Amino acid sequence: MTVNTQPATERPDPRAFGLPVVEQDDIPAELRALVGRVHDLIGAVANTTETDPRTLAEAAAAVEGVTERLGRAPRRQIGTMVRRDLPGGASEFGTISNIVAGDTNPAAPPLSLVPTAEGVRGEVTLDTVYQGPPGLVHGGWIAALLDQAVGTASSLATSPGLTARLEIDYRSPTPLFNPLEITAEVERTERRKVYVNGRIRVNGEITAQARALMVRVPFPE
Ligand SMILES: CCCCCCCCCCCC(=O)SCCNC(=O)CCNC(=O)[C@H](O)C(C)(C)COP(=O)(O)OP(=O)(O)OC[C@H]1O[C@@H](n2cnc3c(N)ncnc32)[C@H](O)[C@@H]1OP(=O)(O)O
Repeated sequence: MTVNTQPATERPDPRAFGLPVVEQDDIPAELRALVGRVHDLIGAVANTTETDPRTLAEAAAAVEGVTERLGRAPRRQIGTMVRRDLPGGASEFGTISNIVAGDTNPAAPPLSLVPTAEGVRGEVTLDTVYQGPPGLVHGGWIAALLDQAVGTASSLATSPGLTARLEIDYRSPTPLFNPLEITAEVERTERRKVYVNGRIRVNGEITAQARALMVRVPFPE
């Protein structure tokens, strides 16, 4: 069984599905800054020990005001994609508000994955926003990070698909506030099925690993 690697030039364009595409370089720096500040806000709210009712009420009103102001502009179309340039001249498409890796999602860590000779690799450090057990990354988020990694590895090596099956082995606790190294690579393909492996390492030790089946989406001719 072989991996059917498609050159970047033959990759399907989401516009064929009626999905709008934003160039990554066209995302305003000010929007990126706003996403970062709201990301920080999520952490501040999740962890504040402030109890003064007036301070809390003022903060809520300020956030509500900003939300109302931003809400005056039309919302992005659901499914809006972003095109990113990859090292080596290739490019990839991702959902712009993807919860794991979206450029404009303040709730995303975000995880940035780059192609390697084997598959993909990324590094991310998670804070208490992603906490499950005390001091540890939530198991669902471990699965989410690995889902993103296996999906991206599959997409780049073949073509975009959906996760049909995802099996996670949680081998040891994955700590917060430590760099997580996330890697994934395609093992083999069978028709539309792409079998992918991934893992998270902390200080070189595997804390979680994934076996996934991605099913490639059939694209219009
Ligand atoms: C531009 C966009 C960018 C997209 C950018 C991508 C980045 C993604 C990163 C995040 C990934 C996600 O979160 S994805 C979101 C979570 N996943 C989902 O919502 C998927 C929900 N499931 C589905 O929609 C469907 O079940 C599919 C698409 C997976 C498969 O349906 P289908 O297309 O009708 O295909 P189907 O004929 O059933 O199956 C094809 C082959 O796969 C096998 N198969 C199917 N499911 C399974 C299974 N669970 N376990 C074993 N084998 C299975 C079948 O036996 C068959 O094998 P054979 O007969 O060939 O032997």
